[in-house]
Amino acid sequence: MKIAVLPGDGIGTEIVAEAVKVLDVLDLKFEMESALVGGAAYEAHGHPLPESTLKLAKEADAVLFGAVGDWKYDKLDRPLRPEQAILGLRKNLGLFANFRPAICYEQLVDASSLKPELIAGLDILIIRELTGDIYFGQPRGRRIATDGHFPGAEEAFDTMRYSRPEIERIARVAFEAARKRSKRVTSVDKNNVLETSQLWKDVMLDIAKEYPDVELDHMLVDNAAMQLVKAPKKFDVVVTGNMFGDILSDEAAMLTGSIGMLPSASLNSSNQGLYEPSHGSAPDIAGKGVANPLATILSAAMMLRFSLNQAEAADRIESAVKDVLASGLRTGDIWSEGTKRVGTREMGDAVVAAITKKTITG
Ligand SMILES: NC(=O)c1ccc[n+]([C@@H]2O[C@H](COP(=O)([O-])OP(=O)(O)OC[C@H]3O[C@@H](n4cnc5c(N)ncnc54)[C@H](O)[C@@H]3O)[C@@H](O)[C@H]2O)c1
Ligand SMILES: CC(C)[C@H](C(=O)O)[C@@H](O)C(=O)O
Ligand SMILES: [Mg+2]
Repeated sequence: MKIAVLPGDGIGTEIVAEAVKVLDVLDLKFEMESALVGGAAYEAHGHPLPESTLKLAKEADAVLFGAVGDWKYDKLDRPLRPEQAILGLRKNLGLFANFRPAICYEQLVDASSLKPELIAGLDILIIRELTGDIYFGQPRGRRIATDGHFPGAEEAFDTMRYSRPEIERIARVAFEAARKRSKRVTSVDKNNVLETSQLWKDVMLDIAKEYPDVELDHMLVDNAAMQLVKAPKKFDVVVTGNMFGDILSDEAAMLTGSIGMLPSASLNSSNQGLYEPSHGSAPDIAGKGVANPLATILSAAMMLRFSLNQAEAADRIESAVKDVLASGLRTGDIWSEGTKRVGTREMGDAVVAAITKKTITG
């Protein structure tokens, strides 16, 4: 088994180092190989996703990814921007199904600004389509008016696009996931305005016929954004497109206490996967040693479960994370009165210690 380790930029390097430490202590038989990606790869090789990095990711059984990006690259041509690396990996590896579980650990109920009764026991699964939509639709671009066809001096455009097969396969992923949970799926779209969303809803209804045991409802995305903070526990599995899923998952992260708690798994049809926290490279706190590594550590647990057939090891990581939170250790983003503030490395060390202690005591 081989894991490609792509730390990337900003806090990416700090949090991935902690996840690697946790994987190392499990004493499992796999090889890890690192490569540059994002801004770091651009600096070294002139491209955010060098051929060698893509090759490593393709050949590996799983990819552990940190984050890419920095404001300093905002003026680069689009193909050279660090974020193109993660989009390129998703597209090239066919990672169409993105799982973003938003779980509020009981120890973190106080870390949220929402009322405890709204989030205590929260466990929802956002399933985001990851290789279609306005992210990849063509044509897209920017043009300067020369012939008076449009009133401004400039125009920019992106194309929101979905095909039936793309929606069918993510719908099946959502219904299958719901079968293992509460048997409820909420499909989120904007069909009152968008053609892509009307197709999305039509296809969801068609595929629902294959799953008579699962209940499907539909919600417009603006309402979903509101209901997520009003009554989040009414949701179970949420399935939505690439753009809406990006936004709703950051919102859902705040129901768990912090974006630093939201892991993710991006899978293709052969269960090869890329595992990354849902957050970005956080340039505002990069290099300070304060980032929360738990989303990345929990992503590594998802990797063990989904791509590496090591469910027991995944359980050990997740239970160690709960033990560490129960012991009162908190990075700044989840800190609350009466808990102990620690840095990125101390948090990683604490998870390692919790795993080793359990191994010793059985
Ligand atoms: N998959 C990815 O690689 C990915 C995801 C999102 C954003 N980005 C990129 O990251 C850069 C910064 O974007 P942004 O600031 O909008 O989003 P961000 O997620 O990096 O940060 C948003 C806020 O959350 C905080 N935060 C994020 N992760 C944290 C953690 N683990 N612990 C504590 N606090 C944390 C940050 O300090 C910041 O205040 C941009 O270049 C963006 O494109 C990359
Ligand atoms: C960095 C960016 C391309 C990415 C996305 O929009 O998918 C990020 O926000 C995410 O949520 O993984
Ligand atoms: Mg995002």
